[in-house]
Amino acid sequence: MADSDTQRAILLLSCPDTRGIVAEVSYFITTYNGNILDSQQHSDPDTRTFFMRVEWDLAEFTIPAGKIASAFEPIAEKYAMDWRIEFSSRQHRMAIFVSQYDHCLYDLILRNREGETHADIRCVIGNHGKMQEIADIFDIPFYHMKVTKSNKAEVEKQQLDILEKEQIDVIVLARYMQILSDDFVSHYPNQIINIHHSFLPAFIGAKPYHQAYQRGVKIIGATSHYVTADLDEGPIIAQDVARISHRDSVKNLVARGRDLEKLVLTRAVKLHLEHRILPYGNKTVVFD
Ligand SMILES: Nc1nc2c(c(=O)[nH]1)N[C@@H](CN(C=O)c1ccc(C(=O)N[C@@H](CCC(=O)O)C(=O)O)cc1)CN2
Repeated sequence: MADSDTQRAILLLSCPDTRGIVAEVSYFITTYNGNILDSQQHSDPDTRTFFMRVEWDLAEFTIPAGKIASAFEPIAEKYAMDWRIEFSSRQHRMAIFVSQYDHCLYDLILRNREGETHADIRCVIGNHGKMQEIADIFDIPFYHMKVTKSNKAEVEKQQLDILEKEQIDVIVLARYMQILSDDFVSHYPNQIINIHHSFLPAFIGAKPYHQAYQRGVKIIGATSHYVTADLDEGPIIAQDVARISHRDSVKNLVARGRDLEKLVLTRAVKLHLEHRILPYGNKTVVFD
């Protein structure tokens, strides 16, 4: 029986839907003595696209990790798959971007320290200096880079240099209040995770709680999504909501929203780190 320390392989694939894919993928794994621990699939009726995530224990797998992809290649070609293989032993290298709100930053760091998530948090980058003291508590390098309309391009270049130096492969915007340029985003496709403090697609852009209050809504929400050039319109990963009423002020909405934002962002980050998300177009298949 696999325990949490056993190295596991995760195969993620999408391809035109047809019969026999699950059987052939499972046969490939079991032929080489792999023990399948989790297997999920979805067939999208609109696009007739098949999606699959299968995870198996490598303890007695007879193909070395570095040669699994080449061994699987013929099956991938046969079904015209878009696919990748990940390993549980590879730890993500994470950068967290912040502005002036600390709740999501604290939550991400503490849950990672508790072992709820398993990332190597390499740095925090803030356009305000307020969060430096939090990064210092946890001995995480903090880069304060003030952003103005005139220096935004230069700051983004400096940010990209840091991300490259640190070999970052996942960026979390923990209430980071600067819109990233198309160029910046293009460097990290489906690798930048944002928490937007509304139930998208409602209230895109700045100050969604103020927008919700003015609209008189009875539910507020939080949405975590991959960041694209289109503000707050990237593939949605996770959402949650809370009921509110006419008795709630904007201040109440902000307070109620903080808990939602933390839970939704951590859920999305955990799903990403465990390779449970398959983006397609502007949607996602989430194998949770
Ligand atoms: N390219 C993208 N960048 C960012 C996204 C995104 O979806 N695509 N999400 C935002 C986060 N966000 C809402 O969740 C958001 C942040 C900031 C703004 C905004 O209008 N910012 C102003 C400056 C505000 C300030 O200086 O305090 C601006 O950039 O001109 C709207 C929505 C993160 N980035």
